[in-house]
Order: sequence, then C-alpha cells, then structure tokens
Amino acid sequence: MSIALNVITGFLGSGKTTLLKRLLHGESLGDTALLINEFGDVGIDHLLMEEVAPDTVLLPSGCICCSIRGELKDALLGLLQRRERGEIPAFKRVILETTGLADPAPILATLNNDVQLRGRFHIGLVITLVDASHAALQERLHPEWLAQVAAADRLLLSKTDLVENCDALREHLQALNAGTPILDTEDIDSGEQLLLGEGLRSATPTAEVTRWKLHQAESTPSTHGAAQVCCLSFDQPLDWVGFGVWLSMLLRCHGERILRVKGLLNVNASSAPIAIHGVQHCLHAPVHLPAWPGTERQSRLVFILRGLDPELLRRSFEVFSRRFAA
Ligand SMILES: Nc1nc2c(ncn2[C@@H]2O[C@H](COP(=O)(O)OP(=O)(O)OP(=O)(O)O)[C@@H](O)[C@H]2O)c(=O)[nH]1
Repeated sequence: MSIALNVITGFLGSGKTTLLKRLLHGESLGDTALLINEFGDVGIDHLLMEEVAPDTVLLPSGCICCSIRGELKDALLGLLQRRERGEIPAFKRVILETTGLADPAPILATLNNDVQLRGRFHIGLVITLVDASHAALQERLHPEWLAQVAAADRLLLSKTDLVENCDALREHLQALNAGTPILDTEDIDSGEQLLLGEGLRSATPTAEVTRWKLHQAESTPSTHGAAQVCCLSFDQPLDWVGFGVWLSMLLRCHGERILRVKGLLNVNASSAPIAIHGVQHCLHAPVHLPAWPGTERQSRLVFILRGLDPELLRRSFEVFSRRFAA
C-alpha cells in the first residue's frame, strides 16, 4: 500500500523542530518515519533508544527518525529497504521536515514524477508553520514564505506568545489560502492533531474537501500582498479529458506562477465529483469522492497566483469550457 509523505515546512526559525521535538516526547507519532534535514538540530539524543542503522534511530514512541544526507528519493527508498529487511518497524506514514528556505513544490514534484517512488509513496499533507512575530517581514522579503503558505493544507501559527494580537495575520492567511485550517502550534499536542484527518488520500477525503470551503470562495479575484486569488466556476458538467488537457497545459506554461490550485469538478455524467489539487507544476493524483459534499453541483476551482493576471486565467477557462462542456 502506498505510504503518505507529509511535509512540514515553514520559514527559517519558525519553530518546526521545536514542535516536532515536543511531539516526539509523546506516543502519538508511533507508526511514523520522520525524515529530518539536519539531524543534529532536533536534539533528540536524550530520547534516543536504539540506533538501528547509520543515521536512523528508533524513538520510545516507535517513531523512526532518519537524517537526510543525500537525496529525498534515496532516503525514502532506503527506509523501505530497511523495513523489508526487518531493521526498522513497519511505519504507515512519513513526515519530512524541510529546511526553512525550501519551496515545497520541488519536493512534491520528486514524489509525483519519480517512477520508483510513485505507487510506493503519495503526497499527504503540507503543513506550514508561520512565525507570527516575523510573518509580515518574511512575506515582504522572502518569496519562499508565500510559496509555503500557498502550498499548505494546514497552517500552524507559532510564536503567538510574542505577539499581542494575531487576528489580522489569521485573516490574511485565510484570505490567501482560503479554507485551510489555521491552528496554533501551542495547541498541538499529538500527531493526530498535527495531521488532522490526514488529507485527501485518507479514508475520509470528503472531510478534507469540505475543509476547503470552496462554496464560500469569492468569484471576483482579490489581491493579498504579492498574491492574487482567483475562483472559477462552471455550472454544466465538464469533459474530464478536455479539462485535464487544459489544466496540464496551464500548469506546464505557467506552473511557477500558479502557487496553488484546489477544485471540485462535476465531470461527465458522474454522480459524484472529482477533487483535484496541486502546487505549481505539480498536480496531485485526482481523487474520486464517494458523493458530493453538499447540495451544489457546480465545478469550482480556486487558484493562488503570483504574477499571473487572473483575467487571463478566466478567459482561458471560458474558451476551454465552451469547447469542452460534456
Ligand atoms: N517564543 C517562542 N519561541 C519559539 C516558539 N517556537 C519556537 N521558538 C523558538 O524559536 C527558535 C527557532 O525554533 P526552531 O524550532 O529551531 O525553528 P525551525 O523552524 O526548526 O528552524 P530552522 O530549522 O532553522 O528553519 C528557537 O529558539 C525556539 O525555541 C514559540 O512558539 N514561541
């Protein structure tokens, strides 16, 4: 069975290691393999029970902790090999902590595009930490900040203790990446809270799509800092193949300017919708939902753009939808 790779990202010093370290004390990250870029940073030595292979330790919680010295691909395949040889316990998910300057898109693309990884691993959740005390500055100075926020399936606010009021920041994040749950790191005490339902490829994909709140998305484009948020909708059923061609071409031509897309599609004569989402050039595998989450049957897409005119996107979709309505 394919294993979910969940990515924890967030700008330098946003508190990723602090959060993981706290969670590693508990039991809730059992069944998890944790991949960390800089092993020493985590300071888990005092938690260390057993060294099971070079760069890999088994923690009291049952979590396997592994440093990445080489490529992500090698680390993931290495975990599988060690598991097969019985050197480490079976794990049902992987959590990867990225470096603070990482744009999550290439990591997700590695998983999607590599033939050896595809089928063995799939993209789970992208969890982005936002340092409440430095968010405004980081957003202004570092393009990675916006890429990380746009890619997020969960947003976690850290350092709220250093800020008097986070309401404006929460509002800004909600406007940028609508529907994404925003939690405070200090309220996260377990792996279950961190992963909150485990995303679109979990046993409850409809719950995840309901979190997207697509029905509430505004149809007029809006600007938030360097990002434009654009919502497209279509009443008639869409032709799935035609739509796939349109979206693939769009991402191929403008992927680096499409920081995120999420959508629920009414396709052909199907009685249930297809959920899609992607980050830049990387489109995750579409998921057929068992039923519509509500009474609406409209296809809806939300894009977070940077440097791409929402009007161009709208016109392109209109041309497509006239040609490819099922
Ligand atoms: N006041 C306060 N400090 C925090 C909080 N979370 C983390 N810190 C501090 O922020 C600093 C950076 O935290 P890390 O957990 O190392 O951050 P990181 O995201 O792992 O950092 P990089 O790996 O360098 O990107 C440390 O000194 C932490 O103690 C928080 O919620 N409140």
